[in-house]
Amino acid sequence: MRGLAERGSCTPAAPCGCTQPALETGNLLTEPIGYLESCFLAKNGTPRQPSICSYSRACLKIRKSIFNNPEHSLMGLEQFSHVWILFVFHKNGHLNYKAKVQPPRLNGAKTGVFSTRSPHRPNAIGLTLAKLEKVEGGTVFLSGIDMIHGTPVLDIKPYIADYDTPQNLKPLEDLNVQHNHHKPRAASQSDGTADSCDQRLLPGCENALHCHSAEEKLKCLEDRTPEDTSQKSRDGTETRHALPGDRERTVGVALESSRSAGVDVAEEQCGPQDLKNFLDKGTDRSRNIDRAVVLQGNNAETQWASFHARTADRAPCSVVPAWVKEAPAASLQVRFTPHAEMDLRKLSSGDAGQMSFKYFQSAEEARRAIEAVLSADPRSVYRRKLCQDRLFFFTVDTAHVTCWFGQGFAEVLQIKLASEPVEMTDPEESLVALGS
Ligand SMILES: C[S@@+](CC[C@H](N)C(=O)[O-])C[C@H]1O[C@@H](n2cnc3c(N)ncnc32)[C@H](O)[C@@H]1O
Repeated sequence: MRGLAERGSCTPAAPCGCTQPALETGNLLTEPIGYLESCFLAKNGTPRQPSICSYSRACLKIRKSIFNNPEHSLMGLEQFSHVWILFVFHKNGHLNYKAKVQPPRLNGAKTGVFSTRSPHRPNAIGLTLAKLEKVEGGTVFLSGIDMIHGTPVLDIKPYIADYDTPQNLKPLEDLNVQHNHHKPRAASQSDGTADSCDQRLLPGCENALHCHSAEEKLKCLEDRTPEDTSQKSRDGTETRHALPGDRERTVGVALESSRSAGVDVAEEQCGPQDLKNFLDKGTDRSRNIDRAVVLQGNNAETQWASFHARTADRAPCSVVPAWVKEAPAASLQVRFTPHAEMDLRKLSSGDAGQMSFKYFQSAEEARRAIEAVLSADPRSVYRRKLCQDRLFFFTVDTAHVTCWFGQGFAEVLQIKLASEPVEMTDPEESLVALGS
């Protein structure tokens, strides 16, 4: 059998003149399906992950050069609540990449590029899970994005919880035993019903975001109606979805609670009952700690083995190192000076009494988006450590925001109409008016 390394020499030339067919060698010539129109004009202030700001909006118009009838390619997509967006980090500035990078959450420490979501990677490809707001003709409207205006988009794929979230699968040897003994399969195993770590029961958690304490958030989760926990698709079939952000938020609630209790736990991605147990700190703290998956330090393998030994009957759905969730600083309190409040009111009423935002649907949304961006501390590690007293600027939608950071807070000083015109990367495309 010919090895991969040898393959090239005898293969016929591809139409492009290359000696090897592009697909077979992985030298894919990409053509963007469209260029994103985003409320973020520049990298500065753009959320580092989509989960940070649910009000960040964007739209993508499929180019006619890709499909004569772009709307055909989007048929059926409206039945999904979330989509994966694959895109090019076109504003990386250079194609340099390093094997080790310094993600902001590691506060200056290095880790391998493939264990991070750094934009600077061998192929500058990004992956974002966005909420699908609507589909209109050949255009998709998204929210909860972390991409800047003009980003070339390579692909859209529907988010399917059953495919895209790890299932609570038993180790292979357990499955064999089960098979040999013809044991009835537990309802929890990969058949879409609830399991000990089921993440598919949490729609409606958005409200939890606006609650102030962990207890309030839990109440929001508990108050969800049966309608909240299921979604009807257009064809009338009812599906239970794992809303991706909800999972993150759930973990966030759990972490918040455990931190405030002074317990050294990290994260586990579990369902509401686990969350309730987790928050129920007075009753059985040791059990909660036991159930958390903490991979701190370097010896993750040993820790994983020991975790697995303790929890063999309830394998976790996914595990992440603690640094991913534990920001170097707690989230910041965000405040607006009276001057900034006035600016925001002015901007939202526009010159002729018309709202001047393109993406936000109200002044309140704009305020919440600014709060979300700032509370996650968008500064680089360098700025956070060495230029603490410098003003920080970013643009979201038509708002150019000036703020400063102090100990545990960010204060918005000024909000002006952004002067920079919105330019499309693809001249064929025009800005699609956003709105409901
Ligand atoms: C850390 S990356 C994560 C992106 C994606 N969720 C992922 O995991 O691949 C997000 C950051 O990339 C930067 N960014 C967004 N769009 C970009 C683009 N088109 N070119 C270069 N950098 C971009 C912004 O600074 C944003 O905060």
